[in-house]
Amino acid sequence: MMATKLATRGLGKSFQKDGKAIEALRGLDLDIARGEFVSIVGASGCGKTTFLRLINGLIKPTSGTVTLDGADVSAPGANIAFVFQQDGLFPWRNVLDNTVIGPELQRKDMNEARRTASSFLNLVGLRGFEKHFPHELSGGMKQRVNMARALTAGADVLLMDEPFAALDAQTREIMQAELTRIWRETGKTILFVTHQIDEAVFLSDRVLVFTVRPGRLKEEVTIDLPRPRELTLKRAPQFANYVDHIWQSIEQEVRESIRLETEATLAIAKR
Ligand SMILES: Nc1ncnc2c1ncn2[C@@H]1O[C@H](COP(=O)(O)OP(=O)(O)OP(=O)(O)O)[C@@H](O)[C@H]1O
Repeated sequence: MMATKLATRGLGKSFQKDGKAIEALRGLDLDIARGEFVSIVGASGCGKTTFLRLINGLIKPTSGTVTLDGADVSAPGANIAFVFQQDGLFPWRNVLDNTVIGPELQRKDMNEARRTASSFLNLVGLRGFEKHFPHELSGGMKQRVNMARALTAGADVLLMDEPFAALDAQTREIMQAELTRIWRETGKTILFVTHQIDEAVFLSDRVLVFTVRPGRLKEEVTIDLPRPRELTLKRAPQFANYVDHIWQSIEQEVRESIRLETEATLAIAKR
């Protein structure tokens, strides 16, 4: 049994909007092991992003708890880092200066931080690009910088919110393979939100399927496929079985979410 890195108990979140409460998440009891790769899938609006924001303490739960290594998470800290879609870089800073932002904010020794950043830039495949600016990089390269930045910040948990959504299909596949390599080499714990089921299956040890709002855990699927994984794995029958199974699990949820959205749009149109 692997040690628990992150745990949630009875985790719930409601937002106030126009005087009404919107319940985004309800009663999540989850244990994430140290070094585990876990993906979260579910219909649009089921609370995936809210879940990640609760995990790193950006927002406070309405009910329940989040613990990291057994201690309550109450505010963002250096040991949990977000990796967003590609536009998270400062355009006026070169790659190296974008990568060292974490230690800079923590007022760490900057010579050491630059050395750490260089080694992580090397790890993500960007050796020689330290002095380049974001506008000189492709979408995939920007995402590599985002990953190097999270690693340089010293995080041992990475929260990735649809990080590859803005990339073209081929670059996205390459980045999936790269991420499995980086994860293997660093041993980080990763929570990864995606709409693409094959991406979740390819990357993960476990896929969590959320219900429509309020998001609850509908099903968790352990992905028992061998590692290290190559992209050719996507053509294996067992891979397709996992994708089919997860799609069936969320299909009902997606249909329900579309119905709710349509109802809400019609209600606004009738006002
Ligand atoms: N700050 C907020 N104020 C009010 N409502 C919010 C707020 N943040 C999220 N919500 C609502 O909570 C629900 C869950 O949102 P969230 O962004 O977590 O979903 P998601 O699963 O990440 O969606 P998507 O897949 O479309 O990115 C949605 O109905 C959303 O409108």
